[in-house]
Amino acid sequence: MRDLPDVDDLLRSTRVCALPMRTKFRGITTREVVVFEGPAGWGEFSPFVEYDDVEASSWLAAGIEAAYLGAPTPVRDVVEINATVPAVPADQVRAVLACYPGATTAKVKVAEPGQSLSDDVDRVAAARELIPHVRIDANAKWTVPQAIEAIAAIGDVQYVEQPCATVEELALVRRAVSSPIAADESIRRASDPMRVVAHDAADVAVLKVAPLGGMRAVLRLAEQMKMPIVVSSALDSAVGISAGVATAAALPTLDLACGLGTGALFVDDVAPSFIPDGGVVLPRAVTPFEALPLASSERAEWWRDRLRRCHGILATR
Ligand SMILES: O=C(O)CCC(=O)C1=CC=C[C@@H](O)[C@@H]1C(=O)O
Ligand SMILES: [Mg+2]
Repeated sequence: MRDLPDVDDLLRSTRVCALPMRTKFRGITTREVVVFEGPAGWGEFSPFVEYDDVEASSWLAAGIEAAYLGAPTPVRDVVEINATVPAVPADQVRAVLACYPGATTAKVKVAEPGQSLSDDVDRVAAARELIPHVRIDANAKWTVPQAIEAIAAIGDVQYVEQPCATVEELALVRRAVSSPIAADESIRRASDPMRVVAHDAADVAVLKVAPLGGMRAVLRLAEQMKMPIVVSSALDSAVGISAGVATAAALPTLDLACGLGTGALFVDDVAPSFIPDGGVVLPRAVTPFEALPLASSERAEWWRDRLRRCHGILATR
């Protein structure tokens, strides 16, 4: 990677934080994140703990870009966000939506392991009664026949995010249902995100700054993909969300609400969370609090080692 800062430079300001969450999301109730400071501000390194070092190193590249280069030039002052509804019981949907004041779009998680299709139908129906636009996210958990059955049972939605695991399956589902299909994992975890375009597998691209290697990488990919973009969080702290909001604010065209309101899922954050007001958040730089919810010294050492290894990978790129 060009202009890679020295690893000791990164480690000098590194803080390893453990952020408690309001509800279980992605199977976790505490989100660990690393933040560090560079000449342009703060950056985040928070790849999910199960990711290997090669995948995690893109997240480090994104944090370094934020801290050493800063945000791209914005073309808009506000970014509309969607409410993110975890796989909660239907009677809790109202309380979740209340955490996203003014949001007119909700993304509802479906296909949660251990739950049934009727749980999904009920949760989505509850959201539909309360908010104008509803999209769903299956996180690649359905087979093609399951996706077709579930989408028919759930009814029309704004889009279905990542119904199945592969690009080929997304393309099959897309041809079989009337709701639009969005690709997330097929872009952020793929060796070639453009396969989604080549296979005509999606109507919408969900792009996440940290897994895709940074704000400018997302802007370049958005330009190549030539389809509507949704910038979404990677369950980042306020530092990572700041990079997501800056990216969304710099996109030449943005017609859909972005998944950048996930600060509402945290009890504690490293800086004031991006909580929507009137359904939008404003681009801003973020400086972490003096007193941070620090992780244990064991976990801090684990993260510092991981950062060192990922830095080593970036040094070879
Ligand atoms: O898009 C949103 O509304 C919020 C972000 C979000 O849903 C996710 C963030 C990070 C990891 C994922 O499991 C999840 C997603 O799949 O989109
Ligand atoms: Mg998703």
